Parts: sequence; structure tokens; C-alpha cells
Amino acid sequence: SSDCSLLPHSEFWIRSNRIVTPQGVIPGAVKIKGGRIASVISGDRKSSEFPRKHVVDYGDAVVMPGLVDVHVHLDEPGRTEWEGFLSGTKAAAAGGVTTLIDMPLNSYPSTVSEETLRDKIKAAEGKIYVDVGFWGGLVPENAFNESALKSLLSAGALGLKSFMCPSGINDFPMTNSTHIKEGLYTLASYKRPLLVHTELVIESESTDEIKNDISDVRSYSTYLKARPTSWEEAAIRELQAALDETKRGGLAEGAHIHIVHLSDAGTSLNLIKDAKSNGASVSVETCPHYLAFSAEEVKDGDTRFKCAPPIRDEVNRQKLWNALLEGHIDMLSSDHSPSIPELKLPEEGDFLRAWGGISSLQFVLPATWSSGLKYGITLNQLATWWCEKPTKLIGQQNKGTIVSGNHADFAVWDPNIEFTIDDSHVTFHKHPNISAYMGKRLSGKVLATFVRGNLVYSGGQHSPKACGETILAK
Ligand SMILES: NC(=O)N[C@H]1NC(=O)NC1=O
Ligand SMILES: [Zn+2]
Ligand SMILES: [Zn+2]
Repeated sequence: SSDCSLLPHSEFWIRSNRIVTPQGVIPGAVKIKGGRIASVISGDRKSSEFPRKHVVDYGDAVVMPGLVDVHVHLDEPGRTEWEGFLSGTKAAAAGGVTTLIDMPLNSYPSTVSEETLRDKIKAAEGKIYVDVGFWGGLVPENAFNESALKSLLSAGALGLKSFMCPSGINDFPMTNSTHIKEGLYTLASYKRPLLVHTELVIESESTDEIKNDISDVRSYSTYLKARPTSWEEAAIRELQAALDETKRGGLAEGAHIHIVHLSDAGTSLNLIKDAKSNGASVSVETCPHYLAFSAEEVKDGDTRFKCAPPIRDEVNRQKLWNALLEGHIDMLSSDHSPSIPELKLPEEGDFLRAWGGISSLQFVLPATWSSGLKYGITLNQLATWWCEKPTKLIGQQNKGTIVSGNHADFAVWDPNIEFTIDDSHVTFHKHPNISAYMGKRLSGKVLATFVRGNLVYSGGQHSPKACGETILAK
């Protein structure tokens, strides 16, 4: 329906001097027909060479593949006061994100069965401005129930996600390595990934110390001590062992592990590098908040910055950037993990008890760009981390690059426009005041977003109707 788009045409051209294609950034035009890219032509053509009413000329603005965010908590059904499909996908569209994959936890119920996946799909109906896929959950309750896992995957879950530490949500319990091995066997036969939150709780002197001394709960260094890098390290070692064991049995050929939100650029990263160079099927993401912020800048009591694993020191932040630039970290994701403001305990500022999670969905493109400028990142690198690699992870063929035949999903943005995220900034996700990005000055403004040829966002407005589609694995 025409209400799906702010443009009246279904066949038209987009022109720009900076189109990000796999062959590089080119001046040219993209022809869109029936929601797909019909052709990409390079060359410095003027708008006047096209029938005027059918060309949208973005001049020097960047036309990039729409971002594919593989790690988002939209919290619907069950916790729409935290976020929800409507506000969450409006924010995604306003941020140039054209595809997002919803996590199985923080909604109620969690997505851990065929039935709960169907609830999700139903809840999303008519409320999504961008395309939305779903990860299922691997939890102790379903890990040994092969037929339950199979029906969850057959119903379209793109893969499974599990936690090696408490998730913060009681109805999404953690898995041990036996559960993980069981999950890997089933996933391997579907050729779908297991996503893992890699922190393993190690009771140590420092945790005892913190338990005995809770006077300093407002200090960020207390939180850092409570969740040391050794937790990430231990989890990755255990995961590696589980993967090796399934491989030895020959039962999980084709199993793939994706490590979510790596924060430690030290030993944990080295373990991943080693595993990769030994041929393990492993990928890893980090998030803009680990690249944009460092522990040193977190003020006492400012729990907006609390997330797990924690944002670590400035040296670590720079090492994460290097790992990304060198290709050791494969991709980026938001880990948009909102809550109601009260759970952030803004009055107490208690880092140990506050909700762990950072809201960022609308800001990931400018956040990555602004922070990456000092490292000389290119538009093609952005497209690799935010579009191409995530599309591979979710097993989709028709997204992630500006190539004929693919979905016409684009983020149109101006890298030079600066803005401050403050009360006057229009933020579409709920509770923007608890985002760590509040007050931050960023460059890179999203001007327009297309999803399958529909102009779903332009200049602050959304299309009248929410016409995003659900993405189900086949
Ligand atoms: N439950 C949940 O969303 N937890 C997320 N929040 C966070 O900061 N890290 C997570 O894994
Ligand atoms: Zn996590
Ligand atoms: Zn998460």
C-alpha cells in the first residue's frame, strides 16, 4: 500500500555522489523496482537525465545499505513499558537500521518454544517499521528436548542465544556447557548459529571483597571489579572446549558460535583469534558503547553506563578499535537493552543493583562514525561491520549490500552534520533520558531510510503505516 512509503512511486531512481557498493564508493544511481534493486549505474549523471518525478537526488549524502542490527531487545510482548515493536522499530528506522533481530529475552514470555515464537510474530504484526527476525532462546528447560528445539527452529528462529551467567531476567536462566553442546548438535543440523553471552561467574577474592564492602556501590570501579575480564576469558575457554568436543564427536559439523558483545580486548580477544586461526567456526561482535566510551569517564552513580560485560578502560577501548580495523572483530551490534528508568536506580546510583543495559538503537550509526573518525574508518568498513557481516550471520541472501537483485534497503545520511543528543533531539525509543548517549555530541545524521523500496523515514517523519516484514528462517 502507498501508506507504507513516504514516496508515491514503486519504480524510481535514487541518485547520489556517494553510493557505498562492494566495489567502493561511487557516484551514480540505483534503480528500484518492486522493492528490489533493479540496477546500479555508476557515473556522474545529473538528475535531469532521469524523468524528473522518478528520481530522488541525495547529492553528496551517503547512500549505504541499511544497517542490520543482530542484537536488539524489543521486550514485546510483556514489557512494552520498557520498549516494544512500535517505538523500537521507529527508532531503528530513524537510525538507518533496516533489519533488526530481536533477542529471546526481556520480553515475557521469553522466546524459547515454537508457541512463544508465534506469540512474538503475532505481537509484531502491523507494528514494525523495519524488517524483524528473531533469535530463539537456549535454556535448561529446552536444551535436552530436541524436538522442542527443532520446532522452534522450524518455526523460523534464525538461531539460538544462551547465557553463561545469570541474564538479569529470572525466566531466562543460564546454560552450562552440557546444555550448550546439546544446542550445538541441533543447530548444526539446521546450519544456524548459537549466540552466546560469554561471561562465566568466577567467585574470587575480589568478588568477596565487594560483597563485604558494599559502601562504594556508586563507584564505577566497584562494578568493574565485580565483573572482571577473567569472566569473559573463562567463558570463552569453556565455550571453545564445548565446541571442540562436539566437533570431535563429529556430530556438530556445521555448528557455528557467535560471541556477542565482546568487551575485553585482551586475553579474551586473543583466545578468539587463536580459535579462528585454528579453523573454528566462530564470529564475534562488539557494540558502539564499548568503542565510544571508557571507564575513566563514567561518573559516580551514573548507572546509564551500566552494561554487561562492562565498558572497560581507555587502553582497552583503543585495542577494541584496532581489533575491529584488523578484522579480528567481525561485526557490530547495538545490544539495545532498554528498561524503565526506575530500574536504573537514578537516585541511589547503585552500580551493583541497577539494570544492566544501554539504549542506543537510534544512535549506532553516528556513534560508530564519530568514534571511528580518529581511526580513519571508511564507509566501506562501516558497511562491512554493520551490513555485510551481520547479513551473513542471519543466513539471509538478499540484504546487506547494494547489488542488483537485493532488497532496496538503504540508509541515507550526511557524515558531516553534527548534533547533540539532548532533550530537543527527537529520539523515538522509549526513555531516552537513561541512554548513555544523552548529552553526547555526534556527527552523522540519518536523512532517510528505505526498507524494500519503501521510504519509511525521512526528515523526522515516518511512513503512515508500519510495513516491515518478519524474517523467518526456512
Ligand atoms: N538481560 C539483558 O538484556 N542483559 C543485557 N544487558 C547488558 O548490559 N548485557 C546484557 O546481556
Ligand atoms: Zn548479553
Ligand atoms: Zn543483549
